Amino acid sequence: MLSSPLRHIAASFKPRSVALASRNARTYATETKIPINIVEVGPRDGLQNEKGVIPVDVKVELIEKLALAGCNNIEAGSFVSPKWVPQMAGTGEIISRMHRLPDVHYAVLVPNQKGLDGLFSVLDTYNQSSHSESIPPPSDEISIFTAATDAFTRANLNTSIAESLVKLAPVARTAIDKGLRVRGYVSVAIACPYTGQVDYKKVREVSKELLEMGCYEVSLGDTVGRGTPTQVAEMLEEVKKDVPVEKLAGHFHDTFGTAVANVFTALEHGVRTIDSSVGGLGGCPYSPGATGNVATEDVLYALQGSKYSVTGTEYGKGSIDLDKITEIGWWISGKLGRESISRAGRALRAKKIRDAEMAKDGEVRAKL
Ligand SMILES: CC(C)(COP(=O)([O-])OP(=O)([O-])OC[C@H]1O[C@@H](n2cnc3c(N)ncnc32)[C@H](O)[C@@H]1OP(=O)([O-])[O-])[C@@H](O)C(=O)NCCC(=O)NCCSC(=O)C[C@@](C)(O)CC(=O)[O-]
Repeated sequence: MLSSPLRHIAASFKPRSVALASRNARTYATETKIPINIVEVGPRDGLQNEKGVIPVDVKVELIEKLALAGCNNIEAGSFVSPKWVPQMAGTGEIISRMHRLPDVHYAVLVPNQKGLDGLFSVLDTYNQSSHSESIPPPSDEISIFTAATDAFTRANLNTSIAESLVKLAPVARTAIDKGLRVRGYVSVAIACPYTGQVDYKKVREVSKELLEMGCYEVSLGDTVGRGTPTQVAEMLEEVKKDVPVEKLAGHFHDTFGTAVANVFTALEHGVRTIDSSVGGLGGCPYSPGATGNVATEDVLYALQGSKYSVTGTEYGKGSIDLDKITEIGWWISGKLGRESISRAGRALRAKKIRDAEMAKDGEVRAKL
């Protein structure tokens, strides 16, 4: 009889040909998967739209938890007027205080030069500190935003689309000159709460302009969550006439329950980056009834076993850990005084509770 450790080695031994075949099979499976990036926007797009204002400490903890779940792109907050969006006050403090991981991009939203100056002042303090050699910077990326209708741009930025582009171009240039990445958003890419159906040609034109001003990627927002897969496909076909699809990201809200279907439609049309929000946080202040972003849990769950694989840091074993994200979704929802609204998050939590009860039940029976 073999001793226990040797039995273990014997059990794991396979003839060389079998070992090679199974390694090749694993390599093949990994190589054929199409890598997808997730941009976790919960701390920004999610929390900015929640009624309750979350304390800085909790936001810091949220961002840290997300990075430890494997998220490699996190929108951490925004430097906007606190009169317009009080929920985002304290972003400078948050990005200075949070523990930052080297392989994670921490982005902040800026609407104008004043917002960029707010970020620069945080970065100046970091650069002057003695830790700047060893600790990653508070942020390496800004997101700028405009929209596909004048009415929405007026509501969100107090300008027309054309004026917003004129104002954003020097902001993007200055950020790039300082070594920051710049990402662009086009809101209301499908429907506008003020004007209804959107002209996709406008989405195409605005996306092109954002790329020309130096954005490395443009995220197309179904801000009010009204889009259907057919509309997403039509919109993307139009935008792709002028913009390489590798430069596009999909940003879907889930008001009508179509967000996961819209994610898959975007992926099938060549989009490789998806914005999502832990716990399905968020909404849209200009669109009554609009719900949050597609939940990160729902996207991760739906992508399982598909031809796509989600990229992430070593903390998510090269991906984003669905169980950890589910827990975070419940934790942050609890801080908001409610339950997670992610469908997958709710089902996974219920299963976990049921499994724990059954295990306990089993233990009790075993003792009887
Ligand atoms: C752009 C403004 C400021 C123009 O608003 P304004 O009123 O025209 O600006 P202003 O230049 O006249 O300034 C008004 C006051 O705001 C201050 N101010 C001015 N700028 C800043 C700043 N950066 N940070 C802090 N304070 C600022 C400024 O100093 C002044 O203060 P006061 O003199 O009255 O005391 C305003 O419209 C604004 O803050 N808009 C941001 C709205 C916002 O954050 N919306 C949500 C983000 S977009 C989004 O969620 C959609 C997206 C991206 O997720 C994709 C999708 O789903 O579609």
